[in-house]
Amino acid sequence: EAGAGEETETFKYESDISRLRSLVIHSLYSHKDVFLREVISNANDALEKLRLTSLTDRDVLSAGEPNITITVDLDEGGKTGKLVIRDTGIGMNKTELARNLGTIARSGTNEFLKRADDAGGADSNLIGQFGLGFYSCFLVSPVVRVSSLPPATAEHPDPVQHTFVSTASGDTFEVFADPRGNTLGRGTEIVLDIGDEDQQFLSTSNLKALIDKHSTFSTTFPIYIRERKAQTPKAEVKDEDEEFDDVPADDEEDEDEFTWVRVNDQAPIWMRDPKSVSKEEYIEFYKAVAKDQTQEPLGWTHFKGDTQSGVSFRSIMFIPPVLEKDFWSKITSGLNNVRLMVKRVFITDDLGEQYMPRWLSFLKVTVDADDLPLNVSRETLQNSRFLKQLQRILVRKAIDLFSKLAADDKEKYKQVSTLYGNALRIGMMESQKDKIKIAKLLRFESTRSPFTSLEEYVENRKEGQTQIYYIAGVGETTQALARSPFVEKLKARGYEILLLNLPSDEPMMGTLNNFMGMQAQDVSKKGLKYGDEDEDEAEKKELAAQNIAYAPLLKWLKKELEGQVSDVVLTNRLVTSPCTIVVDSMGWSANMARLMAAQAEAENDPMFQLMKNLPRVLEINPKSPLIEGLLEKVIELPEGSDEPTADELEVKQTISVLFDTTLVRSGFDVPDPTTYFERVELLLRRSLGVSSSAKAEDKVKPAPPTAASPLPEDTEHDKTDSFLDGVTFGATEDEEGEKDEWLDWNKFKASIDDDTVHDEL
Ligand SMILES: Nc1ncnc2c1ncn2[C@@H]1O[C@H](COP(=O)(O)OP(=O)(O)OP(=O)(O)O)[C@@H](O)[C@H]1O
Repeated sequence: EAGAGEETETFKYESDISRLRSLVIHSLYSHKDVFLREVISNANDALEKLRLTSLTDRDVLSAGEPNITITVDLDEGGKTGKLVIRDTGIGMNKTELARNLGTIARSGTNEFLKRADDAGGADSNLIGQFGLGFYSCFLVSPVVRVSSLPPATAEHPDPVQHTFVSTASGDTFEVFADPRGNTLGRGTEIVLDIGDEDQQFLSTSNLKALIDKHSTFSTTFPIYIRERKAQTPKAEVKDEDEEFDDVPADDEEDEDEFTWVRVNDQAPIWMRDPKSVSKEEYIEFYKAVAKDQTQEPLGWTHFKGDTQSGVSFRSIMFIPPVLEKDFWSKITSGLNNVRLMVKRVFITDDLGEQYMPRWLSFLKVTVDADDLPLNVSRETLQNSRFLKQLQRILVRKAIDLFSKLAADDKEKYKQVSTLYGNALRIGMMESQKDKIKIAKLLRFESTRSPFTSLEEYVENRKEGQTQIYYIAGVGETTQALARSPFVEKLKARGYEILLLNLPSDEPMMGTLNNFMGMQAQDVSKKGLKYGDEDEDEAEKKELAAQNIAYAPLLKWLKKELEGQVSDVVLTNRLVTSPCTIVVDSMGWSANMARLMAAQAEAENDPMFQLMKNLPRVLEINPKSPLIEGLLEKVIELPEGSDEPTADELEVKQTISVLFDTTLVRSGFDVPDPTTYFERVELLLRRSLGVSSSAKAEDKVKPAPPTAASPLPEDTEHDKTDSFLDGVTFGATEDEEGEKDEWLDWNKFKASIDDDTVHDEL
């Protein structure tokens, strides 16, 4: 690298950087103190990088203890001065200074600018989410100087200290070889000019309080602050001297008056006894690990444990209050939410793809293990028994944490359910071992309660009831589900029905074949039992009698609907509806068929075709006046005539409309909506006494001739296009760019292949 003789190089900021700086400066004006947190967090990162490098190259550590130091140098008058934050971390060479501090390297920044533009400005909330690090220095200093020196390595044995200088408003910055030479030994120094309006950042006691509040958790490296020693007689003499303008010029003499005080001298929070840690401390710690100052966690657990392989560890686990943006799409690439430390030293937050099972990958976990060798490579680590055993323990602790929250704080748990309900459902499907435990964590709306659990359902079951009744309809309101013909009799009889409208609900329920001795039953499918059928001899006899009486209608319907349903039967599951369509217990409900059809590759899948075409049965309600009327009409029809009579045609039309309407009401698609509507229109005409052949007046104004001139430029168009940019709902995407919810067909199919559903098949 070039040395002292080298010229100052002036760089132009990327235009977005200028925007970013001014946005940060303007929107954080009342939260100036964030700069300290950001600078310390960067220093910590630099020290961690150094430590990682030192695992393969011990020499990089030669220039002294890894630490962070803070120095205040007051100007004459004591109201203004310089605040210097120094770390002995990995440092930056000239190129890195220019690149890291002068360009947008972070993917989040563009997104941030876009969101800030959309919102008409950034608020501290938004900034909290993105953490706009280094630029916050300009909040307190009109000029920022960063000097940096990377450690000497075999490759670069003689690094040169460089300095970056920028003003808050200019659109250029300079980088040059530091004229002072290599003063740092190693690392980075940030010098801020603090004006008298920001005096509080020159007071060491105030700085200590700020670090205490925001940064004690962000770093385990020691932070020292330089403090003036308690006043000694010598110092008093000095003060007198100052009256004669004898400002000490000699640094060494000056240093005598000061001492370094460690700021973060408390043991890190996870090493402490949970009883000694306050709620506020946990919340502050969460903010530090989540790098988000604006939100509080929904819950946490703090525990210590030993793995079977004999490694003891301590851990704190948090449930975040928000689901990370893109959570469901990021989930496959790993979220770096488990921070592993060994004896207080950060090792890695990359434990490999899906270290935590994906349904728990949102948890923010800190683990500090006691006896792992410090220099384990990531590969060895990932295969270690410790990590495998630890994973099992973390999953168990997470389930305990959810259970405890559910028991202790219902309101909080409602938030958890809303936010993580889908994740828990996936967990239940994917985890054989913890299936029942996770099932107990799920909450549902039911016809009895807006927020209930399966355990409560079981408690409230009726005598003889062995099935957990549910109806599923993705995206439908629970009110609509509660009005479905499938639930009317159960509801009328006083049974509780779960009303499910999440995409994961139906596949999840499909795997629940034994919950505390009860079995989940889709009320739109065959197989529903009340449990008191045996007692109801009278009802059975009545149905047998009705079967004889209704035989002509059943025969007619079977012939008429051949190919569309596999059977037509009388039912007692309905109260007021005339009929309904039911699928076999192993077939898909209308809800599931819709979900599956939304999977791009489903149509070509033989499994899909098989499931989709499983028999549907039309069930008719003998007590419905409409069905009674239909029976009478059918009986009155003359038998065996070749040409269908007008009456016969009318019955055929009525049946056709009734059937299609039932399809719709039962949640299926009508195969030919146009014909369906034509038939409905015929019926309407008849009821109004309008001729069935009368035509609408069909004079139509023709379109004008083909346009000759081109269209004006359409500037609005781009905007609407960009509306969907960055919006992702999940992993799959079909050709039109429509994104489906995350339900993964292959996964689901695999789940069908396993024992649970096979039982039924
Ligand atoms: N003290 C430092 N030592 C070494 N490199 C640093 C230091 N401070 C900043 N950098 C470099 O400058 C880059 C930009 O810093 P900045 O604080 O703006 O963003 P960040 O730390 O990457 O992101 P965020 O603040 O959102 O976590 C850092 O990624 C790092 O490479």
